[in-house]
Amino acid sequence: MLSLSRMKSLVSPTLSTLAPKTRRFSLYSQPSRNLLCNPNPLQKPNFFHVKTTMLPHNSPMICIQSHSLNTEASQSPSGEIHVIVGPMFAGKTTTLLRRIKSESSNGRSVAIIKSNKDTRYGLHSIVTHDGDKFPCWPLADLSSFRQEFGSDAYEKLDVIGIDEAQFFDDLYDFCRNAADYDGKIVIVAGLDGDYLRRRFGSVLDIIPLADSVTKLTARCEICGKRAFFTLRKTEEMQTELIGGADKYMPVCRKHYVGGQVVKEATRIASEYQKVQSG
Ligand SMILES: Nc1ncnc2c1ncn2[C@@H]1O[C@H](COP(=O)(O)OP(=O)(O)O)[C@@H](O)[C@H]1O
Ligand SMILES: Cc1cn([C@H]2C[C@H](O)[C@@H](COP(=O)(O)O)O2)c(=O)[nH]c1=O
Ligand SMILES: [Zn+2]
Repeated sequence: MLSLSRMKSLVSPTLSTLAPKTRRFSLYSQPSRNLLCNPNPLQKPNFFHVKTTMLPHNSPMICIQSHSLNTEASQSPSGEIHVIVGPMFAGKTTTLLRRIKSESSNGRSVAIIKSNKDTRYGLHSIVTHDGDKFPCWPLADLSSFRQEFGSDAYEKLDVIGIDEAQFFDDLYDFCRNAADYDGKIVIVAGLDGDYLRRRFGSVLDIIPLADSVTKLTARCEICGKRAFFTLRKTEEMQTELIGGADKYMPVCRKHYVGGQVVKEATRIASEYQKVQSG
């Protein structure tokens, strides 16, 4: 077992400047006994890979490999996670773009990822509802980013923007690894809720990882007050439905509730008509 003092020395090492690129920790475990051999407990580990191999007689050998990248990020882990949520048309993409452009003009290396499910304005750009554009990486999942972007380029990257975060199932792991272990500043924009005001994808799951959370509001399309919710104007029921002002509108609480009542009444009326006519 890892003792508390050993754990502290791993988590908060006191000196670590000349660490080799990779170190091996071997843990030979018998069913009832664990023994950890750490060759250098003062070394600053960046992240661990744990591999378990079954030896003859059913005793597992656990190998913990600590990767210590001698990069700027590993010497002072300065990762951050900033989350921007709100309904559609609230300015999430606009805010993400503003922050990314400002980081870029301060000399930082930046990249934006968006879901490849949204092909509305062409795959390789993110575009705000006002038409502002920026090149981006359209991906099915975030875990493919490092490979698509190139490992060397990834190491040099300072800031990663993620738009339409609700569409990425691996959002939590990606953000945690990028900020905690790779020292990246991650700026995430996405819908906190879907058209039924249920949690959307993994966006809410990353709140506990975040340095900051910003909830933006739009203007209610009916009364002009602050809008917290997105009303779907069509009858379609699936959670994921790509679209803009043709399918959705931002609304305040009163007009969200009113809108849902109208939709439900319309649905019942059309069901009734179908039954009557056939
Ligand atoms: N109902 C609407 N239809 C089209 N554009 C709108 C509507 N309401 C607001 N907008 C515009 O959308 C802009 C925000 O766009 P964007 O940053 O893409 O929002 P989000 O990413 O939150 O959907 C607002 O500044 C406003 O000019
Ligand atoms: C509410 C809601 C939205 N969507 C889709 C619609 C758009 O393609 C995006 C949101 O884009 P924006 O940048 O926030 O304007 O999400 C969906 O699939 N399901 C929903 O319930
Ligand atoms: Zn309203």
